[in-house]
Amino acid sequence: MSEPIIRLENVSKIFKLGLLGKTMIKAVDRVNMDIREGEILGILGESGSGKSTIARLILKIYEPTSGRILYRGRDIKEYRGSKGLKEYYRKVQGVFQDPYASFNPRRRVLDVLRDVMKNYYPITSLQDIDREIGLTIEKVGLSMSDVIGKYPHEFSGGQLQRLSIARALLVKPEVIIADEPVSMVDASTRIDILNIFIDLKESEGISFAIIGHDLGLTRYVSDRVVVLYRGQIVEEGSAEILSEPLHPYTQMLAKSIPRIDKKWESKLEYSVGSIELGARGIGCIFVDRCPQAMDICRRQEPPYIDTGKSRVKCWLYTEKH
Ligand SMILES: Nc1ncnc2c1ncn2[C@@H]1O[C@H](COP(=O)(O)OP(=O)(O)OP(=O)(O)O)[C@@H](O)[C@H]1O
Repeated sequence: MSEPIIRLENVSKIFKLGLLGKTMIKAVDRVNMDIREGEILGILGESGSGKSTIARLILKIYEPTSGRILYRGRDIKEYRGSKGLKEYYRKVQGVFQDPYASFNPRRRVLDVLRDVMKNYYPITSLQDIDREIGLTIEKVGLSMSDVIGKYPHEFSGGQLQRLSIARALLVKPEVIIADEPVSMVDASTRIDILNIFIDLKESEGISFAIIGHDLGLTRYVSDRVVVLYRGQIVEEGSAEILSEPLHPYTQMLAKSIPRIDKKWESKLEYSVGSIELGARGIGCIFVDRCPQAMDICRRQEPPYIDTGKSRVKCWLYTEKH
């Protein structure tokens, strides 16, 4: 098994809300997770399950409330100050959901890409910068002539998302964290963009964490997956576990598998999935909605069970119940 590039060790993130900060939301709850060399890890969950918070923690936009995030064994909180952050972002880059929000609307896209190059490779000539940008743009299926002189609004969402992938690639990262990278692009181009990630993994050896709420697309693009429910990983394993899920929650997701051309509307009934601390009992996080709930599920938090195929947080798979 290859070594992880990124490791989350028991990571939690609590947000304090309200005037006095008395309401606490546990957005991420004791997550252990690896992003391994040369893999695409899919992070699957519905709205509010903590996916974006995990992306932001890895990208150092937030700091964990507890636990550690390691990059090749080094705690990422050691990457501090502008120099430390730059060193980290050389290795770990992000791609976000809305490409229009991640480009300055008043700047030509080529100038934004040139700035990235000037920032990371300050002694490179403009000619070499443009050559590198041209090559990188080709990796995402566009060409320099598509880009010259154009502002963000002159591109389709899919084209601009390709260019935000190109921007991330310019620094030659080892890992890209992509937070719902296809949910705002036209349905017909989603697979094309996911194929770019697969190609980059194969040709450049880049590792990816791709966050999504769509089981079909996540299964398509991922080597391994983690399934999140209310901030906790409930099941993880190779992407095949999504075809034969073990956890009752993943089974529910699999039954409501969406059409590839349609944004998935959850049929599950709970409202946005954060939990106010104290509002939850001591048992399984899914117990109130689980069709197979047993007594023990209300009394005791389930352990993670390694079934050989997957790691699943559910009493159904223990001898004990
Ligand atoms: N900055 C914040 N301040 C307070 N609460 C937050 C903050 N960011 C996220 N949360 C809360 O944490 C929980 C997890 O949110 P998060 O955005 O990580 O979920 P998600 O799975 O990415 O959902 P979505 O797909 O809707 O973005 C939610 O209840 C959300 O309201």
